[in-house]
Amino acid sequence: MSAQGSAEGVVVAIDGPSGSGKSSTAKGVASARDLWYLDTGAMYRAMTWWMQHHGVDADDAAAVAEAAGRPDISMGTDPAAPTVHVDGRDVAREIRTQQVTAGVSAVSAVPAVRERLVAMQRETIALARSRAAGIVVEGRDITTVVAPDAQVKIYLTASAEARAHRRSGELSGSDIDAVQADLARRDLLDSSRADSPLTQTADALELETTGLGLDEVVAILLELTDRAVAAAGAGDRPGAGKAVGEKQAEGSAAR
Ligand SMILES: Nc1ncnc2c1ncn2[C@@H]1O[C@H](COP(=O)(O)OP(=O)(O)OP(=O)(O)O)[C@@H](O)[C@H]1O
Ligand SMILES: Nc1ccn([C@H]2C[C@H](O)[C@@H](COP(=O)(O)O)O2)c(=O)n1
Repeated sequence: MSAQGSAEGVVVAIDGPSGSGKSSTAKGVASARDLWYLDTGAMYRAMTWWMQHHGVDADDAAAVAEAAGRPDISMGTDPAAPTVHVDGRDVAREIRTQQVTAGVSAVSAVPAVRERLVAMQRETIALARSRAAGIVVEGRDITTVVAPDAQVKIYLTASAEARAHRRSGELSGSDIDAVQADLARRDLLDSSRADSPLTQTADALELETTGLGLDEVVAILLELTDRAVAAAGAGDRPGAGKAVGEKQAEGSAAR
């Protein structure tokens, strides 16, 4: 069944550990159904990049908390070309460096950081819905904290070995054991922090993807999304009937 053009206001929330396929799957679903896409991990990375760029020690929680309100972070939500800007600078590549990856779990554990970014994420979801658009949001606390009322809630997993293999395929010359150790380190930090840890709620569907290709995972989520859209019916979504988002939206989201 195709819901192309009729998925106004649907929210698809995806959580899971590092390398489980959240970003690739979310982009595939959003592109196929003309939905917005929000990579919340990129927002925590952008915050971390700013801290490091301004000499704030990522492990100094008090200093990070004090500076958390300063970076101007702007996310592009087009799944075909998602963008990340900090203070007007395109940081899409810089936020993927090993230095940022090493610091991001510490920065994202600071409550002031989460408070600010969760508020931005909710604003982006509200903006999408006010423009009669649906949105796919992925991260660690989307099903639990950011959008617990999402119509589709997925917890994506894959074995540690599969995730390390997938990741090392992206990093030329990488040592698979080192990649797996880094994923395990981040998973532990992200699932053991006090504030909004990575957890699976009872109402999120666990999708174990170790033996599945990306196309198969996207197909499963498309079916779930289409079912949720059909179940919601046509007339009861906030913002239905308004214009779908222009290329550049106000606030944190650029489409
Ligand atoms: N089902 C799949 N089968 C094979 N490879 C996959 C699958 N899903 C994703 N991949 C690949 O695994 C790698 C990691 O995927 P992706 O970046 O989407 O994961 P992620 O959960 O968003 O990771 P992170 O949380 O670290 O950002 C990518 O190279 C992607 O193409
Ligand atoms: N909703 C989120 C999303 C991400 N984080 C933190 C934890 C991750 O290690 C880091 C980077 O995310 P990735 O780019 O690997 O998806 O950001 C979080 O705390 N909450």
